[in-house]
Amino acid sequence: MPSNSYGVTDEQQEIFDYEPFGMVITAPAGCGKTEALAYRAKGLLERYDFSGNGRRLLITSFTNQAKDNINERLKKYIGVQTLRDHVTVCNFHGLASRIIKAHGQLIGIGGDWTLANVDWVGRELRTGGYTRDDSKQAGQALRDAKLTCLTDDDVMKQLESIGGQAGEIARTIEKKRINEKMISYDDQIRVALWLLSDHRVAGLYRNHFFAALVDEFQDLTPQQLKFVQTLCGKNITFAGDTAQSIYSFAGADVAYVQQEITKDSGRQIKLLRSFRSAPRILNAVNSLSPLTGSEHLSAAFPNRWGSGGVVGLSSFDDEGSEAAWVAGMSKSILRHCPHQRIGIITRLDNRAITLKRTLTQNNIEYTDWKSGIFRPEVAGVLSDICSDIQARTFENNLEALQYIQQKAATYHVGQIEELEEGCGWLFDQLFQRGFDSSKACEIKEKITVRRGNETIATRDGIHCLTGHAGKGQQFDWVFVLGMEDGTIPDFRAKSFEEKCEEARVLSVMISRARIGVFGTYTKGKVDRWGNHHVNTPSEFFEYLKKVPGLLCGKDDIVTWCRKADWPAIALM
Ligand SMILES: Nc1ncnc2c1ncn2[C@@H]1O[C@H](COP(=O)(O)OP(=O)(O)OP(=O)(O)O)[C@@H](O)[C@H]1O
Repeated sequence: MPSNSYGVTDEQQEIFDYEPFGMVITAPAGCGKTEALAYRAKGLLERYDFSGNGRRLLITSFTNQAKDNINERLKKYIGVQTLRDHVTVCNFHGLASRIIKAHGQLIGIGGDWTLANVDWVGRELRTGGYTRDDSKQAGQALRDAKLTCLTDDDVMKQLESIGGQAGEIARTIEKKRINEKMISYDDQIRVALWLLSDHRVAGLYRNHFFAALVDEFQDLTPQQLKFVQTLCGKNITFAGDTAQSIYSFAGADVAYVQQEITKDSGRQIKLLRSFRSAPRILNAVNSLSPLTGSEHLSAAFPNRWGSGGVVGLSSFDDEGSEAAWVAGMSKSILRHCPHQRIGIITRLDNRAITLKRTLTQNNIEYTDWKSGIFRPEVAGVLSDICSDIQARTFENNLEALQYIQQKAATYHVGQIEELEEGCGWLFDQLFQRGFDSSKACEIKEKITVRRGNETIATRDGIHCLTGHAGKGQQFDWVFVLGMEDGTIPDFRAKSFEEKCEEARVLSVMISRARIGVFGTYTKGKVDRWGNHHVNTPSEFFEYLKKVPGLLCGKDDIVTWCRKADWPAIALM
């Protein structure tokens, strides 16, 4: 049973009880998919006869934050010991990199190859001096080839069919990668699948995992789907929501994936009532459904939210006054409700620069999801490496990366996957600073250490993140910053389908909130050359304006806050 006062729903119980391993769970935001997956894990583990066979349940996630999220729930249902003994929670790249390390020799990938959790191709494109268009096309060509081919030869053959400068650039980068013996982030799943095409390797993993649970199926690329199906066949429970598909730019293909998984699954279950959000927030999410395609959401317990939660929109002259207001409001909410969580969410990281500066200047503590947030032991290793780097110079990117990885390998930490990702993060930070080792101190300051047993999913206070990083997460309050045309929808979204994906990003941001959402936009901005630009509010305002009870303007929002029953809100 979920450890909440409401108990499990009939649908969640059915998900727990369903004995065959394959099933599909669909539900809009906050309706308890992830909770149901964790509960199903308990059911599967209780029924499975391990009898010393050492087999495990595989649970995949996309990010570390999502991993924390599912881990927290699993601990609640099955306890830490069973989690450790019988479950592997892992992101796709982490799993792929384990397979490559264990079996890479079979295709000539030995210990002298560098396996990097970094976007090698992106970096080569940015530093190669290519035009923006050529670089964009070459990046796309490489991405397409690596999402569809298996072997290096096939990748090269596909690139050879691409004419012009873009084809030339793509081939140069791919040849360089092979010469430098590099398996970069975007090669990992392809190479793992290449290895798994050997039936001996595939057999080992099929024997190791008896079933899998896959959350957020709408974000899978066909390649990721093939990967998990190769590992677990039809023994997979998928959970997801097509109205939250926001990764098509990275190759996710929701229509294909949905068709494939429903074809094979024995049972499909839909959840339709939100446990997470107050009715007013659900009204805001529903208002976007003509664009997102979401089913109508209603609150599972409409009476538990006092006056029904709050949704407000407000404009500001510029980013400075917007940031000052959001910082003040956040501080005031936390004064009333010190243990609640506030997510300040932007479409892209750079829209939060002024806000983060304002929080820092006012000594308001916040967790920056762009910084590295690591368990103490991993943070310690990365800090040591930063101190060490300060006294070094690197000939090239590869040397810096290899140095970081070799240094990290001399430490014995339990969280190997987190340390590997930490090395990738450190390399990225150095890259952004042009490999200037004298800036290592600055990087060290960006390493955030987790307090005690907390994870990003449980940490109180203010969090700054993007809509994409916020996937699957939950906050008591959400500020959606920068609701201007060009910011959300992003200026690159031109077609109707691209605009719909932007609306889904906005819907994901809003639906992270439990109690209140405040959207802000600025009337103007000054660019880095000092020119003043007039902003227009996001075109999605047309939909949000229809939300019943919407508060318009900061005066209305402040009045609401003055009258609110904060002692009751603090207990929600
Ligand atoms: N039966 C239930 N009773 C009460 N609360 C529940 C129940 N099931 C789930 N919840 C709570 O509802 C919230 C949302 O659940 P969950 O995160 O599983 O939804 P989700 O469908 O995965 O959302 P999203 O798609 O936005 O990630 C969580 O706080 C969870 O603990």
